[in-house]
Amino acid sequence: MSPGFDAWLKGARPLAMDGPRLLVEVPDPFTRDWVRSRYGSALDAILSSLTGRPCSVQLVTPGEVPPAPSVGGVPIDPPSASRDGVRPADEEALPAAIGLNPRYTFDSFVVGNGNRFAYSACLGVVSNPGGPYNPLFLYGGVGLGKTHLMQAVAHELARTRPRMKVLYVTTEAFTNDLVDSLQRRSMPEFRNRYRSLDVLLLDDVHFAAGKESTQEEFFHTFNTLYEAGRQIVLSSDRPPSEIPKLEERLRSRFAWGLLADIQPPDFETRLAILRKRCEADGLEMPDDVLRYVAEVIRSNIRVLEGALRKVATASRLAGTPPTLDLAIEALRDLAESQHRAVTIDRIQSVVSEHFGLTPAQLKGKSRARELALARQIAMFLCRELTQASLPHIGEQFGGRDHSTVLHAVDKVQSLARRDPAIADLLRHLRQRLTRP
Ligand SMILES: Nc1ncnc2c1ncn2[C@@H]1O[C@H](COP(=O)(O)OP(=O)(O)OP(=O)(O)O)[C@@H](O)[C@H]1O
Repeated sequence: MSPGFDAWLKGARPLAMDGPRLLVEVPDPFTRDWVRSRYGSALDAILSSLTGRPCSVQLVTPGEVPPAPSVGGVPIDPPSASRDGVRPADEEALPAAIGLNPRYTFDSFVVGNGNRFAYSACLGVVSNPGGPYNPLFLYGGVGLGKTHLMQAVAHELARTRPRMKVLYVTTEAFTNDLVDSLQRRSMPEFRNRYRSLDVLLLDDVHFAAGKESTQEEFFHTFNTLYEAGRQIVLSSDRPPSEIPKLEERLRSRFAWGLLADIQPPDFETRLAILRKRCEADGLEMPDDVLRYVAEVIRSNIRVLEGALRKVATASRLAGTPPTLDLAIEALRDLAESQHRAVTIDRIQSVVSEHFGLTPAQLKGKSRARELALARQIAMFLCRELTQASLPHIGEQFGGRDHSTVLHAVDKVQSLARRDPAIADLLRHLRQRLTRP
């Protein structure tokens, strides 16, 4: 283990062994999340090898009530005493899957232009499960909050409708459970587990692409639940029409209810997310540092949060308060890689190719409608995906004024909100530009 490991665990205090879990207290939420993300699996592995059975380390902060051990994505309640009131589908063991993250609630979710529609759709599901938004299909780029929203639905239903059988599960865990059940010849139990739910939240359905038995089994699960008026929530990194190797019958069913996309957050939303994280983790960060982080990381909230942690860690290790200079230094590599990843030239070439134009036309004077739209979309993507300033972007588009770029950004943003075709086009172009 690295010296960092010792430093982070210096203030840790074992509290109790609770079945297969060792409860360990750490000083604050920031340390808890950092240690959990960095060393969680290593700690579990060490504990398991010491005890000779599968065990896990549960990190808690002073006064925090440790969550009930979870399997299959829902807290398991003892048969008689329900903690959250959510029960697994039956008393059978559910598949080993990720548990609900206690942090993924509606309260901790920052609503902005890019995710407002998806957020409202999720609230709609909570207030009327099995209602008009069935199935609800959430889609959007990596790290934009799909899992967070789905788990927020599960948490909220657990709180408000404790008798409902709610299950959040990733498509990978569903597939593993299926394979396992086939091998153990326990398909009736498997089917009962999923088909008796009130609400099934299935994350990352694009994972089912090309997996025939997963699709077959899910098709029947879907039909049973849907016909019984049970709620299904699905998520994917793309809309159903773009998931490759997906059976037509599933593709069409996925689009029966409501499709809600999540767009990358704008600057204000990124800043609000950072402020909220600081508040939750008890971090003190000056405003110029937060603004800098929000400016550097533009299109993936997981990376945005990682950048914040990086600055906090750098300041902690240096023993100095987090200043703008420290943040610039700590994020130098990240800023460079973001900067390198997408250039104005590349955006111009991808967008012009998409519209059947040349980059010279994008930079030219013509105001023909199609051309103007392509130009505005290119400017919007330059603003979103590069660090370039408005005047610099204007400069690169035939010497236009910064206010022209600002107008383009606002216009494309509002078009994307009103017109799903534009939102889809942006997503498609973003994916082309940011895919490694
Ligand atoms: N609007 C938001 N407000 C606060 N935190 C957010 C928001 N959106 C995302 N996050 C945070 O960003 C991180 C990534 O979110 P999440 O895992 O839900 O993304 P995802 O879209 O499911 O990603 P993937 O495509 O990798 O599955 C999480 O820590 C989540 O809490």
